[in-house]
Amino acid sequence: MEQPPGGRLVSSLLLGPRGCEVTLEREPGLLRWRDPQPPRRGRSSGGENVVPASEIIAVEETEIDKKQCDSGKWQKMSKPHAFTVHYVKRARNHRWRCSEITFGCIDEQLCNQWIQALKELLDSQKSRPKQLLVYINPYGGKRQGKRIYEQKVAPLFHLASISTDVVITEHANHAKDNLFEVNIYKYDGIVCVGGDGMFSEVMHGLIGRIQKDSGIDQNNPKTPLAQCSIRIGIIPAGSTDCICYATVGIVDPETSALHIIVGDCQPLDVSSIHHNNTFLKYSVSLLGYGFYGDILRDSEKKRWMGPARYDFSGFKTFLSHQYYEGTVSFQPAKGTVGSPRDKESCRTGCRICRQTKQLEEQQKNYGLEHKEVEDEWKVIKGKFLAINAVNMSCACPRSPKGLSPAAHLADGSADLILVRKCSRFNFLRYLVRHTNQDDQFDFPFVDVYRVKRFQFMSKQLEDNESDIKDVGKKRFGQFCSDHPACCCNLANSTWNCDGETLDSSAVEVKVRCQLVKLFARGIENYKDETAYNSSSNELLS
Ligand SMILES: CCCCCCCCCCCCC/C=C/[C@@H](O)[C@H](CO)NC(=O)CCCCCCCCCCCCCCC
Ligand SMILES: Nc1ncnc2c1ncn2[C@@H]1O[C@H](COP(=O)(O)OP(=O)(O)OP(=O)(O)O)[C@@H](O)[C@H]1O
Ligand SMILES: [Ca+2]
Repeated sequence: MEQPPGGRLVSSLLLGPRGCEVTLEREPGLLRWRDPQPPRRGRSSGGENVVPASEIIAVEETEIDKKQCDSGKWQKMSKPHAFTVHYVKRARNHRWRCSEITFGCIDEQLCNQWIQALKELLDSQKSRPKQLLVYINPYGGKRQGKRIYEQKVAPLFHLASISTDVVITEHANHAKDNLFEVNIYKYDGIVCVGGDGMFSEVMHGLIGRIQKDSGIDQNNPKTPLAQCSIRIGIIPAGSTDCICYATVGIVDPETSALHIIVGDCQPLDVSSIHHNNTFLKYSVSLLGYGFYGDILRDSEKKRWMGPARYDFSGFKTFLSHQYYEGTVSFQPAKGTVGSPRDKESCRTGCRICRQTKQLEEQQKNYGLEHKEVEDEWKVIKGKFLAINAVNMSCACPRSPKGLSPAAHLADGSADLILVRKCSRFNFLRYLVRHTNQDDQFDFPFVDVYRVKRFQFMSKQLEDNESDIKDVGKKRFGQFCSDHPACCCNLANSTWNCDGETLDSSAVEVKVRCQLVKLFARGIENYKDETAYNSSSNELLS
């Protein structure tokens, strides 16, 4: 064994029946070994494995069974000692798996030295959570939340020595209310097991609690909000799971559990939604009026169908082809670097998110953060099939590129997509493009803007407000106010806010840059998407 002052530990250890050189570099923290392969003609030597310390899950002493002892170099040892390293291994499509490797040592002292060195390295990983508060929605998605947590997640948390307090929710808003009562500050993170709705509930609880403790009134739309440093982890067990998919790249409970264990951190923009100086809700994924609002309203009655309710209600809503009249006003996002028509999407360590945040901080330093109040508003009146505001791509298994493929997780802006009244056939063409490589914004009836703030008011409400004194007109609220006897469509839709319905159709929305943080890192860029390098976990920096 060699241990120079630089902090490198190099030993010849046993891997299966063969010897292999194993290196631990304390700085920058890398475990390396080369696969020993039986010397066969025409075969090159085994590949090198490199595991960064940040991706080691646990290390433990291992009992060697009799069968192993009787083979290869183990036979030469009087009393074999071994240790096992559990680490993250990347598989296809952004999937992470917990892999393990067992190294045999010539004596107990060497074995202990390796275990101690690896444990010290693990202890130096300061961003890892030690204590988590877990909320499980047993009724989300296919009602598998409890089983998924117990079978796939809890064993990994145990392996990583993470202690947990687990709450199985008994009713809607249980988690949200609970977050106002417990001592949240003793936890390094809050985990929700469920879908987007469950995440939304936990996020509302956490943001609300932090504002309450900071003395901030959420009803005031102008007040800056206090950021939440306690991270949220999502174990996907819902119907759409778009927040998980768009921040990790796959809906897979084991992958998400590993992102929590390694202590990943992905900031996330949150939109606050107000009406008449009353706080309504926060949104992180889709805030949709018209098509997605109607799908949600119809699908809520069919929760018993599970995730299939969205396809059923989607088909029904598509056939109804309802359009809505109203006015959308918005402030284009000036300070951001990207555009919704970019070809490049938001990935781990995204340059655009980073630069935009830097810009925002510079503005704060110059006292210019309120300058946006003076920025121009663009006003669009029209008949819309759908008005969608997304803070992230909204990629999900149904649509792997999402509603706005180039939207950013943490750039302080949202993409506002306006789908005007068009034929059923054209609307279908638009929808189908969410599932293939074609550009869904390349239609004359679709407009997309990157915005910091926007407002919407339905024509019905506008008419009611302007004719507030005309009691007669108010009674015909559901119909065209100009021609009460005609069949002009003035019905209201509802807003779909991350899978929950909003009570008001008129909204004022403001994006809050990086208000919350997730245990995620955004979607990773493999060097080669199809042939990722599984042995050395290679990624694009
Ligand atoms: C022909 C195929 C077209 C497929 C078009 C697929 C577009 C899918 C886009 C999904 C975007 C999801 C955005 C995320 C929203 C979440 O915050 C929210 C809470 O989980 N989920 C939903 O509201 C749940 C929303 C669920 C939406 C399902 C939409 C299904 C549309 C089906 C239209 C069928 C037309 C067929 C005509 C022959
Ligand atoms: N014990 C419970 N009983 C009934 N409803 C609950 C319970 N716990 C949580 N909820 C509510 O269930 C709603 C939906 O849950 P969840 O998001 O987990 O599943 P989903 O709607 O099937 O998935 P998605 O949101 O991804 O479409 C949440 O808004 C949450 O408030
Ligand atoms: Ca954003």
